[in-house]
Amino acid sequence: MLNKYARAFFTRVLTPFAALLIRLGISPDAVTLIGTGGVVAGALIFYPQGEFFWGTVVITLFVFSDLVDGNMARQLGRSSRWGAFLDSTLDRVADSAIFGGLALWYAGAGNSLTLCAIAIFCLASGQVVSYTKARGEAIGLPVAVNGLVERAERLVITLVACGLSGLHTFGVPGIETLLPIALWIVAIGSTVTLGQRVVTVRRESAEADAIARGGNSA
Ligand SMILES: CCCCCCCC/C=C\CCCCCCCC(=O)OC[C@H](COP(=O)(O)O[C@@H]1[C@H](O)[C@H](OP(=O)(O)O)[C@@H](O)[C@H](O)[C@H]1O)OC(=O)CCCCCCC/C=C\CCCCCCCC
Ligand SMILES: Nc1ccn([C@@H]2O[C@H](COP(=O)(O)O)[C@@H](O)[C@H]2O)c(=O)n1
Ligand SMILES: [Mg+2]
Ligand SMILES: [Mg+2]
Repeated sequence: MLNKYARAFFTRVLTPFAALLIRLGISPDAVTLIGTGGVVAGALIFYPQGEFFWGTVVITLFVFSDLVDGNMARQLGRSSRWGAFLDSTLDRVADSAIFGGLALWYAGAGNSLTLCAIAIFCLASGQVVSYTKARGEAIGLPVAVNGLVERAERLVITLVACGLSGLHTFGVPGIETLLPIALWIVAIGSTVTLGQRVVTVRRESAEADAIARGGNSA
């Protein structure tokens, strides 16, 4: 949903910045790599220590590179298969660091094996949700469904909750409960999304196989 409705807005807002980076001679691939590096560093340095506010500030500064790199490639007329591969592959790395950092916190000083398990579930289910689309498309299906909780939703729900939970360090009482709630929402939402995508791929592959069999017997 965010991908559908918020992307146009962010494209408008980020286009001048993307144009500036192009004028400075920076490539889309460099933005993809530096952005991912920043997200990974922010997540793995701050989150395992329970520094949710500053971790989220650092991650937020870098995560928008994922919208800037494609914007730059399009402005340059240089959108490429390699760029699409690099972008999607490094998305998986960034997501692993965010949920891995949260799992490390709960496995250590955060002291909750249940929430550690939920964070790991969010990590794994998010990767599988993305894989369903990539694999379905690789076998020639349209995979005409995005589902309830896409990557943008997973990130926004988690990062908003992390940033707000971090205000606990500054004395805001009770706000840290937002993060566990967000993790449960992402875990359940990702499971529903996985179901939606699997059902769609099952239907599309049955239709494609029926057409192929009909074509062969004719
Ligand atoms: C006092 C308060 C303290 C608060 C501290 C700071 C809080 C900041 C909080 C949040 C900011 C969150 C910003 C997150 C932005 C994420 C943007 C982003 O990177 O989206 C990426 C997404 C996908 O792009 P791609 O096409 O490159 O990716 C494809 C996709 O990932 C597929 O995944 P799948 O869906 O299948 O799982 C893959 O299959 C495919 O491989 C991959 O290529 O881009 C978009 O979706 C575009 C829309 C972005 C919408 C961003 C909305 C940000 C909205 C609100 C931020 C509001 C913050 C308000 C904080 C308020 C707190 C009080
Ligand atoms: N280094 C890159 C990154 C991206 N692309 C192209 O942009 C598409 C993704 O667009 P986003 O707005 O979601 O970033 C991607 O599929 C590529 O076509 C690129 O060429 N090089
Ligand atoms: Mg991108
Ligand atoms: Mg991306």
